[in-house]
Amino acid sequence: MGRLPEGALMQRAAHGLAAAVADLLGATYGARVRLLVGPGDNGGDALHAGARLARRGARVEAVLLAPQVHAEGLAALLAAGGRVLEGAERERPDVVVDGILGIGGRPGLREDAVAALGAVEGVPVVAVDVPSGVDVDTGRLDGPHVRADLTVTFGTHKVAHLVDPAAQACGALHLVDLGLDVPPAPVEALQRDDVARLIPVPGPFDHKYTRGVVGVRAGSEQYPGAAVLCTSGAACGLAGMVRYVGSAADEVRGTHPEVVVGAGRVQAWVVGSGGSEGAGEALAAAAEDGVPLVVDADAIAHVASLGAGADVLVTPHAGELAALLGVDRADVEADQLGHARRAAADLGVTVLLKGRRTLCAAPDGGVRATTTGTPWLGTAGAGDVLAGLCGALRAAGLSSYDAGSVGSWVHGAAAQLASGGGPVVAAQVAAAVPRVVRDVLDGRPLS
Ligand SMILES: NC(=O)C1=CN([C@@H]2O[C@H](COP(=O)(O)OP(=O)(O)OC[C@H]3O[C@@H](n4cnc5c(N)ncnc54)[C@H](O)[C@@H]3O)[C@@H](O)[C@H]2O)[C@@H](O)CC1
Ligand SMILES: Nc1ncnc2c1ncn2[C@@H]1O[C@H](COP(=O)(O)OP(=O)(O)O)[C@@H](O)[C@H]1O
Repeated sequence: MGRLPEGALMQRAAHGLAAAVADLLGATYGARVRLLVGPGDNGGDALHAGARLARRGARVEAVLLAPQVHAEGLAALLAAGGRVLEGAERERPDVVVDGILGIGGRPGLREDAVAALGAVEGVPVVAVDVPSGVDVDTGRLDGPHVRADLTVTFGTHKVAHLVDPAAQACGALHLVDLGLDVPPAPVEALQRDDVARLIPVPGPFDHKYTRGVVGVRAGSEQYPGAAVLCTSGAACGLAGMVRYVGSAADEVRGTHPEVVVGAGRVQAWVVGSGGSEGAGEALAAAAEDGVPLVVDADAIAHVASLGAGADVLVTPHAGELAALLGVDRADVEADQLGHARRAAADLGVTVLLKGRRTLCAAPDGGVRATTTGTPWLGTAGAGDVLAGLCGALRAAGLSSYDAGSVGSWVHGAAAQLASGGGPVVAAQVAAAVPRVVRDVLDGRPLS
């Protein structure tokens, strides 16, 4: 679509914003709406939306947090019967609209903004475009910021919507389509249709070897269970066959009779889950085959020993990535995008940084964020299942970037399905993977 005049764009944004606020309120007539208005267009969006809500009978009041605010927006609000709040107001609003800072805002908030937010603590907040004060382009939180219940954004998702810790400050996300062409995003989020397109589906003449064999070198005397769980992820049916090499052969065979025990030809190896002290050796043995590697848990510490040119997907949690980079875990958690990108670029590998919002960072700078999942997935062995699943996708022919991001999307969706809002254990997540794949391919709701 062609270019639209600035004013028309703002009206579209205000329309979407007002509709989202009205939805949240349930009934607009008589509802009390407080706008926190900063100096820019973000404040203009809030003022125009406020004018629309006032015309629908809401009592709209604006707190002006800048000497100059969007003049047209303010005029529209006043003409619609809204008012500007001077001084303290005792009556609490039903909803707060955060129009303090938009995508051009610097991280942090000024004192007057912090005080205005403090006065409405506990009231639901709808953020315009992004919660004010978050770092829009990195997902970091440096200083005071808004914690929104709902963020209404326009055109396309921004980094802060997808990357923690900022993503968590957004609350629920609502995207208003402005009908514009949008440039490629620095961080993408795979949608269900993308996953359906990327999942490897066997053709009529495929057999187990053409579909790909995934090898698993995992487990130890200490952690035989990790070998079983990693194999469960690999044995999700997305590759033609699973091989297992390691000390937990009996446990693996007992749970998965279809798994072939012993070395042999594979299209990708998964190494390290529960590998303990033997993980370095297991990685070296796997690397001899020259096939793509998925490197998890205890093998991650040895990834630098792989020669340049090895095709590697590493799957660390924040603690493992911190150890790999020689920084504190808290630093990784505070800047997940920066550390995932840095590790991918410095080591020349694809990095799947696991967390609430798992990130898949390729050495060429591409990043995908996973939007499926549930906090119930934070359970022992869930990462082992994910490593196996990514290995199956890698063996079936996906690139490391696609295998990591699709694997993580499917893993999160399987956790949601298995959880249904309640607790899950890792084996249940693995067991739900085939159902997720079926539903995604069929285009039906996850069941
Ligand atoms: N069933 C199994 O066999 C399982 C095996 N696992 C394997 O266990 C190995 C170690 O994995 P981890 O990533 O857990 O690494 P660690 O067990 O080394 O734990 C990482 C860090 O978490 C902190 N920590 C540990 N226990 C804690 C506690 N109770 N409270 C607060 N902080 C605590 C410590 O600071 C520790 O350094 C990996 O090889 C992994 O694959 C896990 O996947 C869990 C399941
Ligand atoms: N709060 C959370 N919300 C969503 N997913 C989570 C959360 N915490 C952990 N996870 C997911 O659970 C899995 C845990 O993996 P990992 O830390 O390797 O555990 P383990 O080593 O026990 O298998 C990862 O896929 C991670 O993304």
